[in-house]
Amino acid sequence: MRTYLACVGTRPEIIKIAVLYRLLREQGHHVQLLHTGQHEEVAQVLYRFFGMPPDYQIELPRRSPLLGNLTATLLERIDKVVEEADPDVVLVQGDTTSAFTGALAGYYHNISVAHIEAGLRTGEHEPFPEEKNRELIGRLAHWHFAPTAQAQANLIREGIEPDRIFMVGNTVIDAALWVRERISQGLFDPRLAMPRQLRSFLAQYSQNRLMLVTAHRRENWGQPIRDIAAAVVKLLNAYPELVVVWPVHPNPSVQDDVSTGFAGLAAQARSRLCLTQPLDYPAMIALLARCYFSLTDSGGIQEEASALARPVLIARHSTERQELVQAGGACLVGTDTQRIVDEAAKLLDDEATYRRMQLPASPFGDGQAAERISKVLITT
Ligand SMILES: CC(=O)N[C@@H]1[C@@H](OP(=O)(O)OP(=O)(O)OC[C@H]2O[C@@H](n3ccc(=O)[nH]c3=O)[C@H](O)[C@@H]2O)O[C@H](CO)[C@@H](O)[C@@H]1O
Repeated sequence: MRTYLACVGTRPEIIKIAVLYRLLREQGHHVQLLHTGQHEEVAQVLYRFFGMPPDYQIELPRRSPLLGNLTATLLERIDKVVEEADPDVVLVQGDTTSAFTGALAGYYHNISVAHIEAGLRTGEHEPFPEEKNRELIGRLAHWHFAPTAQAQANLIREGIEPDRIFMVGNTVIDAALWVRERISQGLFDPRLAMPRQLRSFLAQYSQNRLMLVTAHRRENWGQPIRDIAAAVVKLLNAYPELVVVWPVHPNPSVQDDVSTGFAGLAAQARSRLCLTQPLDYPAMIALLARCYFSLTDSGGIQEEASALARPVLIARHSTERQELVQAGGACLVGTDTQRIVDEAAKLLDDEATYRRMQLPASPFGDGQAAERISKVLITT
């Protein structure tokens, strides 16, 4: 039986590794968890929620704006953990600096690396530095777990041996469905995971159509986020029954942009806007299930929304998730205020357009990705 070290540190990585981690352990495998410390504020709550206490934790020094510092520090510290844990396999997910340095440390120790969510590409400079991280992990990994046929094709085009690539779906769908099932079984009440202000907002506006907004990507910091906020202002003014919930990312630059964007909003419209702190995962899934549609630059939210049949307006100029746009479940609207308003208006005004964007099944998977990954890891 192989031993595993899962190396994760950001919110989406933790969510996207959780079901696989639990499954491998349930099957009796020795799986250790390394928390790299990248998203310290939200990580510990997620580890508790999914029942996955880290075996190793890196405490990153105070945030440095230089990516070179982060990369060097993580590589040095992850390398020590890999040496001590001495696993047979290093598991990494996605495209963060934690994932890249985890893969590199595994490679340095001659340990096979499994890359979950392999093969996503925009083919552009953005997202920076994630696009390059993904490519580099592609050069280092032994197993490449691609979520879709397009991701698989991207890897083949880059010369990865086809028999090392496995199309399994995205593990984020496993996580979202796992949470939704537990909510419906009454195993926990997502309202308890919501800030009080959000709970009373949802109770007050229980019959209204709700737009869920998030924006955090580096390329959207500054004017683009202010433009997204301007679109929300216009929509609140134009649709007196529309309500908006925006969990604001903790990054200070994002917080400033959001509050500047809503500075002049009139009181009546302001009362239908709930700016809230980042939500715990079950609260986020419950809110996605409750919303009418979502406007977001988040990759994970696009994927989850598609599994919950919620249309998505993608507030980015390029996407590595073309599958959703091609299937008709999302529209790439960028961050231009008027474009966002126009596309949102189509969803709000035209029932047929709205129904067309509610997909019967997600192009990102069926909730069985972790099961497929574990089979490959055990048998090949
Ligand atoms: C360039 C790019 O697209 N890269 C992506 C990026 O991930 P992202 O854009 O999906 O990141 P976020 O939006 O931060 O996280 C999303 C998750 O967080 C949950 N959530 C969100 C707000 C909240 O208030 N409470 C929550 O619980 C939400 O439901 C979802 O599950 O990096 C990942 C790691 O490498 C990659 O995999 C992924 O390709």
